[in-house]
Amino acid sequence: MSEAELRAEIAHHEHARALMAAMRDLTEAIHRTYAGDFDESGKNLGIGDVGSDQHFGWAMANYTVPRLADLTDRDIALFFGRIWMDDGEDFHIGRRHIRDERNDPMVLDWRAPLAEQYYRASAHDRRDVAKRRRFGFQGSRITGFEDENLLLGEEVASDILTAEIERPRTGPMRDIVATIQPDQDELIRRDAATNLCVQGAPGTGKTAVGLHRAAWLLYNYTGKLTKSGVLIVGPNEGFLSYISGVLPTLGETSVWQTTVQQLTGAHTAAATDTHEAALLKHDERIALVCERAVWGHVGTAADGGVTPDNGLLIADGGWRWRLGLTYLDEAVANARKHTRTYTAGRKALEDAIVQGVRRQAEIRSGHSPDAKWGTRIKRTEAVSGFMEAVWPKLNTKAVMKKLYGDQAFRDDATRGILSAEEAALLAGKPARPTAADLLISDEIESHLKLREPSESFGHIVIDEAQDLSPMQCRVIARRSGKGSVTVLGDLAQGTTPWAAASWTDQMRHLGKGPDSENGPGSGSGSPRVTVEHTELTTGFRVPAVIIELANRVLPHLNVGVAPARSIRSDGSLDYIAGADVTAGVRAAVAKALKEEGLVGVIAADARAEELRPLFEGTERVELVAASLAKGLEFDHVVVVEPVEIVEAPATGGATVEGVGLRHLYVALTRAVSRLTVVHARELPAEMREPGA
Ligand SMILES: Nc1ncnc2c1ncn2[C@@H]1O[C@H](COP(=O)(O)OP(=O)(O)OP(=O)(O)O)[C@@H](O)[C@H]1O
Repeated sequence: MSEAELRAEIAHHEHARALMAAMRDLTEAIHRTYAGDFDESGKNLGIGDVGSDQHFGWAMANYTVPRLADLTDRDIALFFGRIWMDDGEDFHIGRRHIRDERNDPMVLDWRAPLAEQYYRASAHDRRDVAKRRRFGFQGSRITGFEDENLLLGEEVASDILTAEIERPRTGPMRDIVATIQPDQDELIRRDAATNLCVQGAPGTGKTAVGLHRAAWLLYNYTGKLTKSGVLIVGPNEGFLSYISGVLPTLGETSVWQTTVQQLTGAHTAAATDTHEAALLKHDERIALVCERAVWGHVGTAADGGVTPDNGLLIADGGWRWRLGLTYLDEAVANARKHTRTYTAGRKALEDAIVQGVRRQAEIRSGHSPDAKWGTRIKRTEAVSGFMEAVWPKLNTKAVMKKLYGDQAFRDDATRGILSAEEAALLAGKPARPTAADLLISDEIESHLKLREPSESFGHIVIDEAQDLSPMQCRVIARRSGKGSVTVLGDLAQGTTPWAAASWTDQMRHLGKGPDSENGPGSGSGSPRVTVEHTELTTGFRVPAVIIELANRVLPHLNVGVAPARSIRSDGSLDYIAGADVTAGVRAAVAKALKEEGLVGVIAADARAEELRPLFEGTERVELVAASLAKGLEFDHVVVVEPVEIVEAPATGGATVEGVGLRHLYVALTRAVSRLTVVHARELPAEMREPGA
């Protein structure tokens, strides 16, 4: 690396920063001039209440506010790489497009098609790239670079990549745009229609891939996806706050990040289920029960008192109309066949009745009665009585109340689907719903009416998807519709009582199975959904010496997934054994604090509570219950009494076969650099070296 070249690169960076500052000044000036007319309190947003200036101001604010956020100088280098092409052109690759005074690109956005070459080119497959340069930076300062002359067949083991992977973690998750690896890039840049399912060992970058894919999709499918929206679904609020900064640093502030509990309002549920009731309510058979609980209300014309002899007699002023049993039965059958929801079906049946009467009226009077007449016919005693008996009006609350409170109704809805003992677990008062009750009411609601298009997303990224129950998957599927999904997870880290055993099943629950159609309204003959399944095994977080320990546990988890291979040869693993666990933990933390970065102490849930006061107020130390450690990472991890983690009951106090060992596997794979295992009791057999 020559000093002159480095100075030139620093000057290029300063120039780019100055141009970005100018772009920001210009946007600010536009904002002050026009958007100032719009009352930012939002009071003036109602269409019709505002003058044209305010409308224009509102439109401008919609443009300038996100753009100003995007142009914020974030104390991070604006580019991180450069490529020279065979045809002599060269490009700096960075976080956003920046053009110079002549409108030529100074920095190319990492999401632009050309940037793909930066990430994927290799000496074996150059993709027209002659040379690649990676920059080292500290904050917004370019500190150096390393070159790879691909024309000469050079393949450099990148110190910059190594430093980035090994850097101490000081807080929430950061983006990886500067060091995205080729196999990650391939997943990030799959087209918007592709449904991806990524099984990946711990630390293989699944979360990073999901977040960068969301940003890439929004950039490359702006029109379509800005309108329909991109949603990230994570396992819990702690995880969401851990990842919350990544998309904004990538310039995306419009992505909604949520948990499946928040989607149904279950995060505020006050009541709790017994373990058995929760298991049942998350089971996919409950979807069939919900379907029957709603559609079972639909009867036959005979249920409406119609006989072959009398038909349905409708009094209309001086007229008397009669609809026959066959016509009405056919109308009921057609309404069921051609409508997607119960409410739409009810309307279709009412309309068919009016249509039947209208035809008779037209024949008799020679002209067609108006819409008001139609409404009157619907309101006649005969028609409304018939409708109430054959296709009664329903709402979600009423169906829930009957399913939970009316044993005869529940028996009908569950017969042949649940055993009598299982059905009895549903008995209760849905007025104080548990989290699982809200899954059921969401399912019931879906039979009653279609979701608003605004509640559906163009793309959904689902992280830690192995932990979702079939009923939770269905909640997400209903918000996906015709959209595509990126599903990320690790079957070996499944710790809920309903964790997935197979990705094919999980994709089916998510509405992307081999028999799923391409969402509502796709019609028959539309292409079937396809899913690309892939597996990541290169670990970026956990050093080899630690992953080797976790990989001893893996075969005992009874999931057929490939173990992680770490690209890191640094890191350390040690053990503190002794009768006093608390003293061992203190010693381990004191030693860990001598190094840079965060320290995570992970213990069985009860033990974590006991240890919490020890480190209250201690900076850089976090105490984490083993059941909540998923998705997180720390420079130094102290795993406390592994055997307790294995034995600990799952949520709700119930023992779920094998869950403790999976919690241990998760705990052992949270360390970025160092792991200390503190124990008084013997280590679990699964952790010991084979043959030891
Ligand atoms: N290409 C990369 N360059 C630098 N760091 C990376 C890269 N890929 C992943 N990482 C880092 O590795 C760590 C693990 O990544 P991530 O959390 O996305 O993995 P994961 O597969 O979701 O893990 P887990 O299943 O354990 O939750 C993170 O700190 C992430 O920033």
